[in-house]
Amino acid sequence: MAKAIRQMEENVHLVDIVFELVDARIPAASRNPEVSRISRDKPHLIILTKKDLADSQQTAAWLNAYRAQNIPAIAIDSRANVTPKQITNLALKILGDKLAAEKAKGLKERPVRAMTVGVPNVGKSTLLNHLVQRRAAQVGNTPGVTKGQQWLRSSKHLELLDTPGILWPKFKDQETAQKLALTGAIKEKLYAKDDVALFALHFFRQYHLPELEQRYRLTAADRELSDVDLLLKITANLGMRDDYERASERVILDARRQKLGGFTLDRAPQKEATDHDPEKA
Ligand SMILES: Nc1nc2c(ncn2[C@@H]2O[C@H](COP(=O)(O)OP(=O)(O)OP(=O)(O)O)[C@@H](O)[C@H]2O)c(=O)[nH]1
Repeated sequence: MAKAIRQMEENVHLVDIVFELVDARIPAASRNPEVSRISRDKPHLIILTKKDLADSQQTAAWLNAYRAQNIPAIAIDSRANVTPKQITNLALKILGDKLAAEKAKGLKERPVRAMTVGVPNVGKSTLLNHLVQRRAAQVGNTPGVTKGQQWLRSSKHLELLDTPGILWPKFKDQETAQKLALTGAIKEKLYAKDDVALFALHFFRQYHLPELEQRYRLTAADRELSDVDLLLKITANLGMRDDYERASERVILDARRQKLGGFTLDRAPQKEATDHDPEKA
């Protein structure tokens, strides 16, 4: 991780814009404070990835919140709906003044250079492969597949610097770590599955109770149980006797595979909480 951060620090001056990929299910927890620190002088485009796995109402609310703060942002399903033109045009729009100034000085037209950053497994390689329209970056369903940095050419308008996923050395708090673990940004051996499953159950009880009850054949009476007792009940209902570790793993995988519905762990800021709401102006 230290090497990845150093590489980013060394190269940030080479780019015009930072494409900051954040997981649409955890738009707050997957924003890396190190990335903000290193690239604070550069324009940013926030790209919410995996929107197909998130709660669509929450994603819309997050996009509204970014808009209200004049932060350029877009939500994508990297596997389906990304067109290189869409992202390129956004980058060109964000950098419009800078490019116009260069043109006015008589400088030759050149591609925009973008650095893509994000936590492990957020979908950087998948997006990059779309943007360059070939399999240039390695994709894998485990965190840490991308190892080094590489420049990729999307078109004559856009060049991209791929970077390995960066997690930060100390998580802000335990909850951030649970969110990153549940969505797959942290290597499996680094977290306790039962802790993450309990965190998931607590969340799904609050926001997706019908899906949870249906998936694990729970009844209204089970609503009174503590989270720990609920996990034990689910373990029994899954026919796993008292193997709550295995049941925990199942809950985590079910959540990731959308068996409990699209979900967003970080709730979007409430509309009234945003100071510069253009709709009110
Ligand atoms: N459902 C869904 N899956 C996605 C999306 N984007 C990427 N994935 C999947 O997420 C997993 C990780 O994607 P990668 O592109 O390898 O992620 P990465 O950020 O390059 O990962 P590192 O190499 O760890 O930095 C893969 O299984 C992808 O197929 C998306 O928008 N929706």
